[in-house]
Parts: sequence; C-alpha cells; structure tokens
Amino acid sequence: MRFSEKLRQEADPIFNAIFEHPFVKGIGEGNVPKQALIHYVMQDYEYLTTFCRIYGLAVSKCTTREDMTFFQEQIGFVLNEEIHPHNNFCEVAGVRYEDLQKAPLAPTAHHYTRHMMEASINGSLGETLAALAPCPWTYWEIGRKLKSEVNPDKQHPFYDWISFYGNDEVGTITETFMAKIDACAEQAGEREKELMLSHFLKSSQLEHQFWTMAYEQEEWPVRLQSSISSL
Ligand SMILES: Cc1ncc(CO)c(N)n1
Repeated sequence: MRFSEKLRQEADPIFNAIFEHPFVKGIGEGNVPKQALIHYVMQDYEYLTTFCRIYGLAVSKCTTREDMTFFQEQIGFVLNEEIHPHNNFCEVAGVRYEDLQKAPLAPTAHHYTRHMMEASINGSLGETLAALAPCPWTYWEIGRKLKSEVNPDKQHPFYDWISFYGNDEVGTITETFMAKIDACAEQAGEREKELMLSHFLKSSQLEHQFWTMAYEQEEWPVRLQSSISSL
C-alpha cells in the first residue's frame, strides 16, 4: 500500500466525522447559520494568510526546483483562487468580505497553524507535507462527496463553494501532495514515517475542530477591546 494511502486509512474515522459535521452537512443542505459562516470566513482568511507563510517555510525544505514550483503555485492558488469560496459564504451571510478581514486567530485556528509551523520549521520535507496535506485533502473529499450526493444546481446557495472544492483542480493538488509524500516516505526511516503519520492525524483532527470552532464561534475566554495581533 502507498504510504499516503496508509495515512488516509488511519485518518478514516476523522474524515468520516468531518463529513458528518453539522457545518459540512449544512453546506450540502444549503442551510448554515449566518454567524457560523461569518466566523468561518474571518478565521479562514487569517488561517490562509498564515498558510502562505507556512508554504514559505516549506520552500526552505526543498532541494529541487520542481518541489519549489509546486509550493509557489500553491501560494498563488490560496491568494488568487480561494477568495471565491469565501465570497460565496459572504454573499449568503449578506456581509462584505472586506469587513471580515483582520481578526485575531481564535484558539483552534492558532493551534492548527502553530502545529503546521512547528512541523515545517523543525521537520523534514516529508513531515512538512504530511502536516499540510489534510488541508486540501479533506476539502477535496468534502467537495467531491457533496457534488455527487447533492448534485447542486445554480440555485443552491453553496453551488460555488461545492463546485470549487469538488473540482478536479483540488483533486490534482491532493494527488500531487500524495505523490510527494510517497516519494519522501520511500527515503525516510521508521522514526520519520511515525512523525509523518502523527502530523497528518493531528492536522486532520484540527480540520474537524476548525469546523466546530466556526460553528460554535469559538473565541478566547476573555474578550479584549483591541485586536492588535492577527498573527
Ligand atoms: C481550515 C481550512 N482547511 C482547508 C482549507 C482548504 O484550502 C481551508 N480553506 N481552510
């Protein structure tokens, strides 16, 4: 079995819990509470900004131009393309995207980004890829599943979101992650492969927790007047 397939198999209970999450189910049913959509976009905007910085750390682990090009293209994808699903949520919630930018990261989003940063600063390229992969991978599977099960038409409020993540482009990104993870695993020792599995599972758990964070509008326990830091 490919190492990437083993990662996916070990994470199966987490992926299934994500498919059953009320936020994700709500996207399929065209019915997500407005405040959950707003909290999601506020947090995801900052999460994706941090993700680009993490891709920069990943570039520092690359020894080939091919790997560098992949991460460079991923930064372009986040900055130029992933604004579309955010806009879909904003339209449904009836808010302006510009008004949701510059929030401080809530605890779960902070935890998730720091986990990926730690793996990319201290780990190998394989560990970095394993920590980052659940990001496109879970969304690709959510998108593909909702596309086939709901088969939304243009009247569906989340038609754009489902079409975006169920699209082949996100599938190709996931497959590239898998191929690069497999190539790294072939060169890796047992300890490194254990760490790759551990990073992959933790990021998958944090993907699930990110949906809960948005659904329950998780905040820091003490609310402050100023929100100076979005880092
Ligand atoms: C938290 C999170 N995970 C994955 C994606 C998909 O890129 C996203 N936009 N946000």
